[in-house]
Amino acid sequence: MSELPRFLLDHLPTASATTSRPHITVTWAQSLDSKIAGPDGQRVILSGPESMLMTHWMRSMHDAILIGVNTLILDNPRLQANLLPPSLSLPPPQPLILDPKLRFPITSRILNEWNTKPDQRGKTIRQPWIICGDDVSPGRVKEVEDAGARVILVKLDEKGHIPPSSLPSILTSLGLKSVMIEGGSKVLSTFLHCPTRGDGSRLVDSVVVTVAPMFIGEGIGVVPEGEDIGLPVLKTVHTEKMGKDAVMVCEVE
Ligand SMILES: NC(=O)C1=CN([C@@H]2O[C@H](COP(=O)(O)OP(=O)(O)OC[C@H]3O[C@@H](n4cnc5c(N)ncnc54)[C@H](OP(=O)(O)O)[C@@H]3O)[C@@H](O)[C@H]2O)C=CC1
Ligand SMILES: Nc1nc(O)c(N)c(N[C@@H]2O[C@H](COP(=O)(O)O)[C@@H](O)[C@H]2O)n1
Repeated sequence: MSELPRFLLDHLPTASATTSRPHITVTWAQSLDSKIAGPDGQRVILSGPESMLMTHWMRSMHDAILIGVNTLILDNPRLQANLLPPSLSLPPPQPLILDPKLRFPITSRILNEWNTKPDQRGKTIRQPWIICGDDVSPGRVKEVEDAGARVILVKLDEKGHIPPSSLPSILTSLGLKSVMIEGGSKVLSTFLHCPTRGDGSRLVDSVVVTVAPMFIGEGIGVVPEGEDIGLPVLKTVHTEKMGKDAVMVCEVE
């Protein structure tokens, strides 16, 4: 798959997104028993080579990739589109971390790569941007900024979360036209549960799910236990077999 899969182009309208109305895609890979990770959040490779490559094409189609701080801590991901042919010189997506208390580990791989590969900046990697609460101490903010990350302060909601409905305006203020929300479970749940934006239009534009033909058993669900009530109705707009996996592209009804 040396080219962007056609079905993503047809069904993920990220190219028509604007900074005033950024496109929001929510995506994850799950097992047949609806798990996204193993016991205690152990990372599981669910996607086969074909669907993993598709995920990297999707990363390159969005201005930013967003994860929750637990995923950063547990998986220590790269969040690059490094499976794509380097000859394409596609601009790397902007990593965004939702981290209300600024628990961001300054030893994380994304920051280490940013600091140790200055020649790759803007080519294959971008500076990690951490979105945290405006009540975090200035000392802690300085510590993280001195380590090389950018810290963005926002007002938290009553649950102490970055409010999902404010993500579009945060993206607009950062000049980002699209975001791919990759997880984990808590982040997927709050974004799937928050149906609309400030202007009344739907919050989530596209949902892309990779289903791997395996069972995990004990592990982390797509949404945390007890949060599977009140989830939106989805409409499948495309299904694709990718190697051993099935990929569903959906819209929120
Ligand atoms: N298979 C897949 O596709 C993927 C799997 N994963 C797996 O997910 C697991 C981690 O999931 P999980 O533990 O649920 O953690 P998350 O990665 O969802 O991070 C949750 C944390 O993010 C912070 N946060 C900020 N704003 C919000 C918000 N609006 N809604 C929810 N959280 C917010 C909170 O931090 P605080 O507690 O500091 O307030 C919260 O505890 C890992 O095991 C990882 O392997 C992750 C991504 C993809
Ligand atoms: N698409 C997909 N398939 C899987 O099997 C996965 N485990 C994940 N996990 C997500 O990818 C992140 C790791 O990214 P890097 O390979 O380090 O770039 C991980 O943190 C999850 O967000 N995704």
